[in-house]
Amino acid sequence: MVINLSDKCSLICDWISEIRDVQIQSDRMRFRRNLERIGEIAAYEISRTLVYEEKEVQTPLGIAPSKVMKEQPVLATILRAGLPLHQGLLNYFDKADNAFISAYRKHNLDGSFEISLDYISCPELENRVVIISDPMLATGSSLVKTIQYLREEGHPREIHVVAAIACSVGIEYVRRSEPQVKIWCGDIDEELTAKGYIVPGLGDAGDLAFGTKVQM
Ligand SMILES: O=P(O)(O)OC[C@H]1O[C@H](OP(=O)(O)OP(=O)(O)O)[C@H](O)[C@@H]1O
Ligand SMILES: O=c1cc[nH]c(=O)[nH]1
Ligand SMILES: [Mg+2]
Repeated sequence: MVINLSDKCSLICDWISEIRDVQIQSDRMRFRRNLERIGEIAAYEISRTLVYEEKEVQTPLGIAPSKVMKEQPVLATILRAGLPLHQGLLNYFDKADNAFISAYRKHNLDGSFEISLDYISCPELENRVVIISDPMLATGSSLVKTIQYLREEGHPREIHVVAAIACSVGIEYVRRSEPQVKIWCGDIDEELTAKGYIVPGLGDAGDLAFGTKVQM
């Protein structure tokens, strides 16, 4: 299942427009905060699909029948560009457990790249709802590698992916490899360059959020 959060106009369209805009995206704090806000909206939308249980709450004046989330999700993010989006999800799912995965593109001299999966910190995943955040879903290879790893570590019951901008090529790859996964994206672009950049996309999300990195 793929949900494009821009299909119905809302504030998220403004924020997607700002993170794409070359003038506005150079304000690093605003770029990170916009990703965070997109994460907050995605958290709210995902929360509408989760399981709730009844609870009686003592107020100063009586007992209020309430509904509360039955279980906490695991919020997983792909370093480093995923951090602001992850923070947005965590702002709303504030009691969640968290996982951090360093899946990044290791570039070869000929311009090709492989996904390197190094550092991983992960809670128990058995029968849990996992929400993976990464602002850019380009070829989908970082995501598929991450999901395969998480499935080896445990047996999550449900996996959601949150991306600010997803490319239809990458979406198809994820759907073919992991048909059960639900993809929530801020917008969908059609084109991918030979180097795996989304067009029109927004550029390099990690660099825009945290600064240019040297290739190791
Ligand atoms: O769908 P894919 O083709 O796998 O590409 C998407 C990945 O590329 C970016 O990370 P990058 O390797 O630039 O690392 P960074 O977060 O350190 O910038 C992005 O944040 C995704 O993780
Ligand atoms: O367009 C892209 C593709 C991958 N990673 C990015 O940051 N941007
Ligand atoms: Mg990057």
